[in-house]
Amino acid sequence: MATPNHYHTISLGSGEAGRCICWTLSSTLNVPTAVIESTYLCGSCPNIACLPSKNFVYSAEIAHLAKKYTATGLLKGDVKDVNMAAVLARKNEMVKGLTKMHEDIFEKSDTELIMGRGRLIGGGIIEIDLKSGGKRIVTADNIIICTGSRAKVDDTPGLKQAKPMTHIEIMDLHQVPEHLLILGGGYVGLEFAQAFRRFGAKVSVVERGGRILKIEDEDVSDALVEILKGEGVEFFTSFTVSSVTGISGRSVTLTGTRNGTAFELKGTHLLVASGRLPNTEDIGLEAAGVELTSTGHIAVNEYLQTSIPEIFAGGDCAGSPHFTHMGYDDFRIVADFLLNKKPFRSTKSRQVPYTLYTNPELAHVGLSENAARKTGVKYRLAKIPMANFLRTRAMDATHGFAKALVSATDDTVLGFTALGDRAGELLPVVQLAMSAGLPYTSISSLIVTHPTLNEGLVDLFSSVLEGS
Ligand SMILES: Cc1cc2nc3c(=O)[nH]c(=O)nc-3n(C[C@H](O)[C@H](O)[C@H](O)COP(=O)(O)OP(=O)(O)OC[C@H]3O[C@@H](n4cnc5c(N)ncnc54)[C@H](O)[C@@H]3O)c2cc1C
Ligand SMILES: NC(=O)c1ccc[n+]([C@@H]2O[C@H](COP(=O)([O-])OP(=O)(O)OC[C@H]3O[C@@H](n4cnc5c(N)ncnc54)[C@H](O)[C@@H]3O)[C@@H](O)[C@H]2O)c1
Repeated sequence: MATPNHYHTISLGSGEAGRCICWTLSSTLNVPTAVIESTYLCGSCPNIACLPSKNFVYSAEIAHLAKKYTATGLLKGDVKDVNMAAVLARKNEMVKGLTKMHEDIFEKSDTELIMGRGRLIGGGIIEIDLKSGGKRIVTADNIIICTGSRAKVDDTPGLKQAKPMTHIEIMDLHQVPEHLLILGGGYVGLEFAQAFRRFGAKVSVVERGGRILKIEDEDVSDALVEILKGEGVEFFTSFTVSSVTGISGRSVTLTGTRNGTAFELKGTHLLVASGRLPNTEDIGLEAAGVELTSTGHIAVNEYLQTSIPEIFAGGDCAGSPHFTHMGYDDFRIVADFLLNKKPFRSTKSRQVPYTLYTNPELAHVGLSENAARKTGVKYRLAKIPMANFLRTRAMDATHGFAKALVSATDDTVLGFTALGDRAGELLPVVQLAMSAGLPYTSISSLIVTHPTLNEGLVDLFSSVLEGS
């Protein structure tokens, strides 16, 4: 059968939202859909971002625990250096498995996968430079742009010439760097900082802001920084880098000012982890009449419709919070809209939970104390050490704390943050109470199995002062 050139829906990019929309529409409406992908089957998350980085984080945890318990005498013998070849092999094996899983899904679905770089040329038409060579033209009633984002390497003199690593190259390093410099103390920077420190590198995090993770409350970011410092990660905040010399992998020097004083930092390797740029250039947005925001993201309404109603955008390129689970929610929003499932889901007032996968993890949902103060929301605070989550005592993982903000005017939960071992696993219970508008007592009165980590939530919410 000849390949159809017209589709009900096409996703430009195989990111989370786009591919899930195509799979869903094909299976529910029995309509032809296609996904165009230039490079990574099913996007960044399984290939070069979330899952491989968490695989690294876990390898680093194994190394850390082995060293820790050899030192205490629990393990006998000598733990030698980390074998990076084995770390890479474990990660690559997982990525291979995920690729196979996604290939199988495409195989079983009625969604066509077209490998090549696509470009809108207007009127619902996409031109594709096929990976296999040659061009192909396809058309669609609906298009979803899901092209993601890439690491930002800014124009600091010498930075690009230093050939710094991004999250992609660092996860292919065959040796532990002697001294890893990390530009940016955000999510990517902190997860890799701890992992590479645990692999045995000297690690220095350079942050231009006055503190690490500035959107977090000070008690949270300060506690995390102290834990990471305790493992030997160095932090240089308020560091404005004005130039970079050398080449990453050999020797590299960052020069600039720190609190107004000239400052220089030398290392052997450089990782840039200073934010993301949306992949919205060279995809024909102008030709298609799709407008951008001032930050270069695709401008969308609450149903993720662009300035052209039949063209949608989801995930990082549309400026959704840069998390895979938000991309997944973008899928549900567009799918409901296209399937006319009312009331339509939308991006308005949606929860944005997140977990930073340092060890301990930092998990958060809803209002922080800073945000509550800024917006004048009155709250009651409950805060307990992670040591009160008794399971942490069995795992020598008592560091950190959990806190919850409960409305001062009713008993609803406004926000939750935990800096603790496996803290991300605590989020859904609190999220459910929040999204259902349940009082905090719906959590404190639960019977929770002992000693799970979630049991600690009973203790946390029991410590909320009663009444308004
Ligand atoms: C190191 C790292 C770790 C992360 N860890 C987490 C985590 O633990 N949890 C979490 O929730 N989030 C995490 N994130 C964020 C998360 O990876 C992103 O928010 C998410 O992958 C974005 O998904 P997306 O669908 O928008 O784009 P992507 O997954 O990037 O998909 C876009 C796809 O479009 C393709 N493409 C681009 N242009 C074209 C074109 N013209 N034609 C055809 N194809 C094209 C790209 O090749 C890509 O495959 C992490 C990010 C990084 C960098
Ligand atoms: N666990 C997770 O869910 C996870 C993990 C990794 C990434 N992500 C997502 O990916 C996004 C991007 O991560 P990221 O770490 O690249 O960005 P980020 O926005 O989280 O952090 C970037 C940091 O770099 C600093 N910075 C920027 N330019 C600088 C410069 N020239 N010199 C020094 N510091 C500089 C910023 O002040 C900021 O603190 C995150 O915001 C997050 O949404 C999520």
